[in-house]
Amino acid sequence: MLRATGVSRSYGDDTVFRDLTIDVDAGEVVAVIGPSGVGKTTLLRTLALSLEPDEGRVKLDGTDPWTADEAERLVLRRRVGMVFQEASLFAGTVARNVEYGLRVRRSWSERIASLFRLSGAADAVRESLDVVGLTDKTDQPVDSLSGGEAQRVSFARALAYDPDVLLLDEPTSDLDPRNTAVIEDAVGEASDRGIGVVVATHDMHQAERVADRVAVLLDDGITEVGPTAEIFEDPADERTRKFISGELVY
Ligand SMILES: Nc1ncnc2c1ncn2[C@@H]1O[C@H](COP(=O)(O)OP(=O)(O)OP(=O)(O)O)[C@@H](O)[C@H]1O
Repeated sequence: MLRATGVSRSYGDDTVFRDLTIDVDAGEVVAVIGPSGVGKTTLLRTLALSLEPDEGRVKLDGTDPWTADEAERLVLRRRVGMVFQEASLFAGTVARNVEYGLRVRRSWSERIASLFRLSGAADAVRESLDVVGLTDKTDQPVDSLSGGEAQRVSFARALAYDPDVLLLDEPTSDLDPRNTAVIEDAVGEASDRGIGVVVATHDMHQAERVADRVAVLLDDGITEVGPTAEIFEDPADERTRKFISGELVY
């Protein structure tokens, strides 16, 4: 469904990755693992169709946003949701924050139509808060939430508008085991709904728990991508093996 083929990206003279290929299908969970600073966020922003690759192509259902006109690119972008490492919520209640995702992601015609079916929006807000176990906080101001709860609200906001693809950038890096488990269960729920999920994480155990396939990003590209068990138990690439066994320290 979402596919990047042969993509390269640099910042000035610094190449982040070169000739990288990755895809995610509907309902599939792909983990991107790699050390800090290797380019996981840059890759996710490329997949979010917000960062244009220097070379190569990114396509959503066969359409390249970078050769499409701006209006079409916006429509494609709306189908991809991203949850950042740090929850970026605005002052207001939990419900307002989750609902905001629904409003900004809709086209004008959908927004006008939605004025007549506000109950649909309320259902989407409730359902996505239910997925992250926060229905009891619906009317609470977000500045009264813990860091873990705030991150769960961010996830719910992205889930509420039912994207085709959900990109998660280190979604649990600062969270305790309980909040981590809630987010990991929510990843499973998103995939059950047919959403393709890409999770960037430096936590290999998390990748093992949630992913159908794992892509290993080392140095300036993906050394290996394959089914999770295969990557962890029998990697084909020597660098992957060293990284996974902890022999290769970054
Ligand atoms: N806007 C930018 N301008 C210049 N360099 C950048 C920019 N964004 C990222 N970089 C550099 O690109 C490289 C990859 O960064 P990126 O944030 O994609 O890595 P990461 O794997 O997500 O790291 P982390 O796990 O620590 O968040 C780093 O060396 C970073 O300093």
